[in-house]
Amino acid sequence: MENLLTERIKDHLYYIGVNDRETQLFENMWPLPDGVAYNSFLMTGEKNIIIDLVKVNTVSSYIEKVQEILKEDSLDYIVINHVEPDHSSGILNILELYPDVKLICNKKTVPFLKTYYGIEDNLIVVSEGETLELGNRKLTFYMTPMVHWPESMVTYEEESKTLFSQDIFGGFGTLNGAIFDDQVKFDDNYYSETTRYFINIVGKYASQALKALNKLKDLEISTICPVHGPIWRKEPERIVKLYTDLAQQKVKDAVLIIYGSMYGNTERMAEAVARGVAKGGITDIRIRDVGKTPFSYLLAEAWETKGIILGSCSYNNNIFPPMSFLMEELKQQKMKNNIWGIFGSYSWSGGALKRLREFTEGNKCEVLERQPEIQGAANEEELRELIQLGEDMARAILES
Ligand SMILES: Cc1cc2nc3c(=O)[nH]c(=O)nc-3n(C[C@H](O)[C@H](O)[C@H](O)COP(=O)(O)O)c2cc1C
Repeated sequence: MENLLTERIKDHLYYIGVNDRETQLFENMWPLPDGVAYNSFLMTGEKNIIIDLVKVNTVSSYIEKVQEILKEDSLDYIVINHVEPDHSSGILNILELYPDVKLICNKKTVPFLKTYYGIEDNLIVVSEGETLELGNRKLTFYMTPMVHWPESMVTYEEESKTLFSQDIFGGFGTLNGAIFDDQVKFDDNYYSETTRYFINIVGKYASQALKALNKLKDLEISTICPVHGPIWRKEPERIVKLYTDLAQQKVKDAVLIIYGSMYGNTERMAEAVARGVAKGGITDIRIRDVGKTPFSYLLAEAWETKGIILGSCSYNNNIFPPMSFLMEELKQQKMKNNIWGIFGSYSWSGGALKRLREFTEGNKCEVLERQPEIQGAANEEELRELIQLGEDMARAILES
């Protein structure tokens, strides 16, 4: 009978993932305007094997899908590539239905299964490069530590040349009827949600991501099954290239000015800086208000932009709190390819520019020397200096 809920990927392999349009913030932080898919896969044969599970809030529709394929058959194995709860928190519901199922994982996964779910039995522990023969299927496991949890690994089925890549090659956005790369308009509907996913979730582990990508590069891959976003069967090399470019933090000759302002004076300064950038010949300039733009988007834009200028007002002898939070997050991103500019505003004791200086001194990038600090509203001479800051940035980018 035709499958109504699930999709066949290959003869022996089914897509049994689910869409989550209910969760508004991924990890309760990152906006999900287009939702997110939790992809899961079921391999049938002499043994039935699930690869990666789903988040508990979607588990009832997930179970329907598992049962559509298995009917009265047993489930023999579940491969746990990554224990983050969006791929594992449905596990107790599945164990209720299939209490004898064996869980395949690596040694770093073992304590996680115990502490999250009290699971200690029926575990098969695999190590780097190990191949398991499960009935007529052969699976090989490769460790990808810190992409983006310590226990993360990927699973490869040589016969069908399918890579189950867990979070690697994933992106935000539900799968709306179509699940394959050749069925969707990736550039229009998934590109920016995939880059934001990488930068927000994997970005701070970019060097580990590059190591993982390097390890996987010799595998012959016809299909990539990540746990979020489309399944890559037509052009898997495309998502590999996108992830490689992102992991290398390729930046464009553009400038991002992020300001923190309560009453508009610092915003006016940001406008002057932007005029200088434009005069200097840069055509891609964006100005963002740190108080209004979710930091998820600011981090994503910063990752891909060579010139970043932060400007903030002072607040209680310190910096405007949303800017302080953004700096903390930016520090964690360990970005290497940017040029930074800073400016501050104050009324009495200051505070903002000092914090901005501490931030730029702590990272390894180039920092522009001109760092205006302006009391109250910028006067004519100060506006000129802000414009010069923008021109300095344009010059530094074009000469780099
Ligand atoms: C709640 C609050 C706290 C402030 N704390 C400081 C401060 O500690 N030191 C200082 O020099 N200015 C302080 N200011 C003044 C602002 O930094 C200053 O007015 C600045 O020009 C505001 O820029 P804006 O118009 O872009 O908001 C404070 C202002 C407010 C409203």
